[in-house]
Amino acid sequence: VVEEYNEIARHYRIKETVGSGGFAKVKRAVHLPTGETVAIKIMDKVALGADLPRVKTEIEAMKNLHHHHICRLYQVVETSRKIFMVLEYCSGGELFDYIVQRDRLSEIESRAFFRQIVSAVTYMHYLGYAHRDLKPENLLIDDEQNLKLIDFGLCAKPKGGMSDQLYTCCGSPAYAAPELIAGKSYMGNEADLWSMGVLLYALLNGFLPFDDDNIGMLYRKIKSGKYDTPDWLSSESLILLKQLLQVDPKRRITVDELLNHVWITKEMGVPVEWNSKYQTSVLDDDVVTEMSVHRKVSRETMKAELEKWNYDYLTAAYFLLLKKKTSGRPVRLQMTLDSEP
Ligand SMILES: O=C(Nc1ccc2c(c1)CCNCC2)c1ccc(-c2cn[nH]c2)cc1OCc1ccccc1
Repeated sequence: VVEEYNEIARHYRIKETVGSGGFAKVKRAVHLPTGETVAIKIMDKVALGADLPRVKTEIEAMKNLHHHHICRLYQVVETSRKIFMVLEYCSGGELFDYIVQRDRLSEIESRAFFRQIVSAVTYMHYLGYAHRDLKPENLLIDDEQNLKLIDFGLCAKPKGGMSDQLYTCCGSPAYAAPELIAGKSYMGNEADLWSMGVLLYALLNGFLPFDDDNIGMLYRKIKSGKYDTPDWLSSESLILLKQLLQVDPKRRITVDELLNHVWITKEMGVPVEWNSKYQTSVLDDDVVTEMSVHRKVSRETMKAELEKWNYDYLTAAYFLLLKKKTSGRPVRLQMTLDSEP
């Protein structure tokens, strides 16, 4: 099994396991050339079985999604038996656990988190992607209380824009829109808005709007669109929930209406900024300089190599050096990078 880890072990010091889910294990690791901490998601291709295409979908989507509220993919290493995804480290764990530990969040804290979710989902929709599995388990918290959206294995990038998509995947029923569970064709972005309504309800209440151990009963509750309204909910919260949890997708609020909704802007004064803070079209000069000097190649050669975006050790070194620069740390590579062939 050692040879499976060689490629990864060359640039990373692998540390403890921080979590293990269905077919993946997540370990903390240190990127040796920059000293940055990352998370490495390790999957066994045999164990993945029929789920392998879902991982490929996730990797292709993450290569195109560069946003400060979407978990960053730095590098992908595939060996004969394993797939390693080097990802942004999110030491705060899942939003799900954060809510459970606090019972429920205040309206102010819910608003701070929900604005970040709106930012990430609007960005995805503008790029033509629907997430299709929005839930608190798929929102991680980094060490600065920022939310990072994960799990793009079910996301859809319909060819003709947000065209109809038949519901082919097993998202999480409690968050699924009525039109999804009715098996009708549906619009990915409209279904995401419903899931965001369920998410907002979970933030504000600490439990789900539609819940039942019996799947048939759960579906009936979702299709009814009826949910409890505890007395701690403000009237503005109730209005927004009503607009998101609209059974008829054509009457449901749209992301454009959401960006400057009165509840969203309350006490914040400004609408949600959904554009990415990351600049990926132009390579950063300082980082290119450090890498070309370190690799003893010209800047042009290094730029040409980086613009292939192979998600190899060069892509990882670039993103992690850039992260160091934006957080004010020196843009320096240690000697190990040039042990490359
Ligand atoms: O960095 C990640 N997780 C993570 C790292 C450190 C710590 C925690 C969590 C919380 C548990 N206490 C130790 C601190 C981390 C990064 C990316 C991804 C990821 C990106 N696409 N897919 C997965 C998953 C991650 O994890 C999953 C997880 C692990 C433990 C619990 C809750 C969640």
